[in-house]
Amino acid sequence: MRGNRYIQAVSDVSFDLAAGECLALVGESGCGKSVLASALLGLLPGNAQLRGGALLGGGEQLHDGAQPEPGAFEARDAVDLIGADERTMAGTVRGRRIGLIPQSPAAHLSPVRTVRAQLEETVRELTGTPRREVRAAALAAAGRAAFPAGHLDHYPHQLSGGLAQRAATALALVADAPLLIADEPTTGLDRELVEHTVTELRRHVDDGRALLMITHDLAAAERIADRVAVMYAGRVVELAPGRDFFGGPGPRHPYAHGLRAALPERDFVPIPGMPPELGALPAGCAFAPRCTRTEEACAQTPELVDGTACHFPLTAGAPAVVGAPSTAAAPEGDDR
Ligand SMILES: Nc1ncnc2c1ncn2[C@@H]1O[C@H](COP(=O)(O)OP(=O)(O)OP(=O)(O)O)[C@@H](O)[C@H]1O
Ligand code: NI
Repeated sequence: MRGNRYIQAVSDVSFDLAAGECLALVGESGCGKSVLASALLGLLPGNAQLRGGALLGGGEQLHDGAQPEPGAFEARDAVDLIGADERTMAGTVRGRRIGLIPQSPAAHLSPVRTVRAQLEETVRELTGTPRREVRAAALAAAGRAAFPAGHLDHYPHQLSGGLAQRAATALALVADAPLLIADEPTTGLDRELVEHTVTELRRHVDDGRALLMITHDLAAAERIADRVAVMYAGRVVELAPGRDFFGGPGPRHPYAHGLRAALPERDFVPIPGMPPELGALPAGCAFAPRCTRTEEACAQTPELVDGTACHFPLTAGAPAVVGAPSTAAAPEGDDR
């Protein structure tokens, strides 16, 4: 930030993701979802500071929060995404081991080449497709993302937002990378196309690959996710199996609860207030100013324990918590 100030866009995030599993990462605009994705891909701006580790591959398949055996990540093909150099990331990780459906597809497509040219190059570079079959393979890749063949010879500036989204999805699916990070992959798509994309992404998972799906679309998350992680102000506040989150017990963090309750098919009531500015976070639990359950203990930052970072998590069957907060109002001067 200006004046040599730093903000912590993502803090203390920890999760695992197995082959054949989809983790949906949800949360309001600005909570740190895309920064987390960029960190995993080595795509943060050069002045960003990173601490921690993110190990890709090398471990055995883990299920439901099982901890890796000591040494499991020392296998030869394991790579620490946070520590890896640019050569490793560019040469062996991006595109090959991690596919990305970027949040702003138009910004990621080359403006001076047609969609067909970009697809064909990606097929050539990332798959062993023989030369004479590249054209057909690129066409097939477009089809997977429902990108119409008639638009393949267009340049990115000639595409609508939805078409650019589908072009980016087609490019990301080409390599069948073991991990796919999809950052808002259904933005700008009509309902049938959302269905199509969700089905195609779920196929990626059912074929034994992993998917980190970043989305505002809780309905899409419900259809596709095995587990759900909810972020608030840079932290994961809830990490729960999809069936618990969307089904019976429901979310246990008051924020996650409010997010689900805001769905049209549920209460259709938004959480009052606004998320805090990351440069001016309240001490302790960042959600406390908007929460109806705030008490003294909330002045301390709660750790993620048992899937919930809250001092007073909801228990199954608890009454709704949406409504005007009982304590302080949302921070002023927030225009988002
Ligand atoms: N290069 C940067 N310099 C300073 N702040 C940044 C930078 N990149 C991101 N941020 C800030 O980090 C926070 C998290 O941004 P991020 O893009 O990850 O949010 P998000 O959860 O993906 O939101 P959205 O749903 O709108 O995409 C925001 O407050 C943003 O302003
Ligand atoms: Ni984002």
